[in-house]
Amino acid sequence: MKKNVKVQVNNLCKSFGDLKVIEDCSFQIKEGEFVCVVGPTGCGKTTFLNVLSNLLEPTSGEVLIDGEKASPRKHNLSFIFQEPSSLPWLTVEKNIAYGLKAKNKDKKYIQEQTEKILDLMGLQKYRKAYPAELSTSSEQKIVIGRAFAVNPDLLLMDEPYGQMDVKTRFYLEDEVIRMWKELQKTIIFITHNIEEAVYMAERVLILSNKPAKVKDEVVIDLPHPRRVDDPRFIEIRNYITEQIKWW
Ligand SMILES: Nc1ncnc2c1ncn2[C@@H]1O[C@H](COP(=O)(O)OP(=O)(O)OP(=O)(O)O)[C@@H](O)[C@H]1O
Repeated sequence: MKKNVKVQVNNLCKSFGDLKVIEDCSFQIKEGEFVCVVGPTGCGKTTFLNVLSNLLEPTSGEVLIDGEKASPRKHNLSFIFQEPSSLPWLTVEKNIAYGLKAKNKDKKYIQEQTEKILDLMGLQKYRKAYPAELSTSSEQKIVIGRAFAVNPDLLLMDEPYGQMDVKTRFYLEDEVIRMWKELQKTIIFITHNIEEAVYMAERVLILSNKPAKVKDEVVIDLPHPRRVDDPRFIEIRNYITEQIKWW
């Protein structure tokens, strides 16, 4: 079945004064697609996300979500950042419900959605606990659950697992993939870790050094769960590395 275009980016440019950070980026993301964007440190990834979500106005060009100019007021955007972002003063269940309450959803919907996410994330047994009482990976699961709970048009992830040890990183990546498959949300995941991008995404956009342009895109035609020692995985990872080894 042909999927609708969810995000359409046309000739996007962003400068701060004379500093060009993003130059003429154009691409499409389909509804329910999982796209990783890889780019070097300081190339403008955060600016890229901020312009995509229209937290920053583009200098020129446009970002459309479902055919309309992207806007945090109109569209339901969820973010997961590198910094720990569970709310330490709220229990697990209240963390999950937080975004729904902020969006003034009705009580019954909030309850149903919170239960569904607690079940999906395997967090029922911790529902009355506070984030500080949990392990790092369980705490991160709260953040993933909260991001999916609001039923986002677009989930934007900015290097969320860059600082994690390898085991925790793979575990959380698998959790994100599982939730994405279950709830079929559209995800843009930014990382400088090529292995992470090839492990997770259906498609990888490769940004150039600043000013960031989309230098290439690679479709990852491997089923999940992926094996990092699969010859095709290694071939794709090596290809992307070749594109960017001058970083
Ligand atoms: N509000 C701003 N005003 C002026 N310059 C800015 C502003 N925001 C970002 N920049 C500049 O834009 C460039 C890209 O910054 P940005 O934070 O988007 O990069 P990044 O790829 O996210 O960095 P990192 O990999 O370190 O997270 C940097 O040179 C930064 O100094």
